[in-house]
Amino acid sequence: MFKSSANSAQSTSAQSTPHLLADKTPSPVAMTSLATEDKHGANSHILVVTLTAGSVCLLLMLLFFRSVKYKRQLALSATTDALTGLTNRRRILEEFDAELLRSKANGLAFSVALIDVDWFKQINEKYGLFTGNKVLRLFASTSKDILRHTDFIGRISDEQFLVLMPNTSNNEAFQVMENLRLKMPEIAEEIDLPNLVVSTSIGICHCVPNDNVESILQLANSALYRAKQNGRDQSVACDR
Ligand SMILES: Nc1nc2c(ncn2[C@@H]2O[C@H](COP(=O)(O)OP(=O)(O)OP(=O)(O)O)[C@@H](O)[C@H]2O)c(=O)[nH]1
Repeated sequence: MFKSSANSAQSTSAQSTPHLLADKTPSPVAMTSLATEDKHGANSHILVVTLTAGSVCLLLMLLFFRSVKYKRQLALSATTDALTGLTNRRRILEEFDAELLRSKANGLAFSVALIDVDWFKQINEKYGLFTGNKVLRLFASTSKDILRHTDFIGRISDEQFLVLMPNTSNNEAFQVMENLRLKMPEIAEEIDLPNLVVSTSIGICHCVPNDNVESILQLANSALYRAKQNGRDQSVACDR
């Protein structure tokens, strides 16, 4: 009775779990199904590991590119004037030194110009700092349009700019600066405020063999001073 009931229980169990044989040994079908489950498990494990590794790689790449971008931005901000986007004072003076050496070594002409926006304090006072800043930004973009790709321009102080013109004689430099100066009314037209006048005074100096950065800047500054004294809105070449 007991045996029969045990047998019947066994057979019931075997029936209810058809993949088990009567002696609880997994049937070939069950083994295949278990193997398939194992395979699926292994596959999903591989998938998880692959996805995680992929995400980590992606994250590392992202961090790497962000740090490269950040370093570039940092390097750029160390050499660039934030308002105008032009080269800043430190960088243009370094460039001046290098260009002067190069010109001397190659026996080439080299001219520089100091440009000052006229009555800039009054522009700020009458039209506001925002307009003053706009004048400086438009001056920067206009000068980039006019200057040749071999020239350099940088903002050296408030509303004063230094232009380096390698391989350029005094007369050529004068002509380039006049072209730039004559563009100033277009800046005022673009801003379009009543009675706004934008003009520049410019001092130009060409280099001779014994010159150094300080001596050229001093001569260019004296020429600029004369341009201011003579009534502004003009270019003056240095005396030499
Ligand atoms: N909008 C603006 N103004 C500035 C900036 N930096 C300096 N300034 C102002 O520029 C003005 C320069 O004035 P000044 O040196 O007297 O020169 P100026 O009025 O052009 O006179 P002249 O050169 O003799 O024609 C000052 O009022 C500064 O406050 C700037 O980044 N933006």
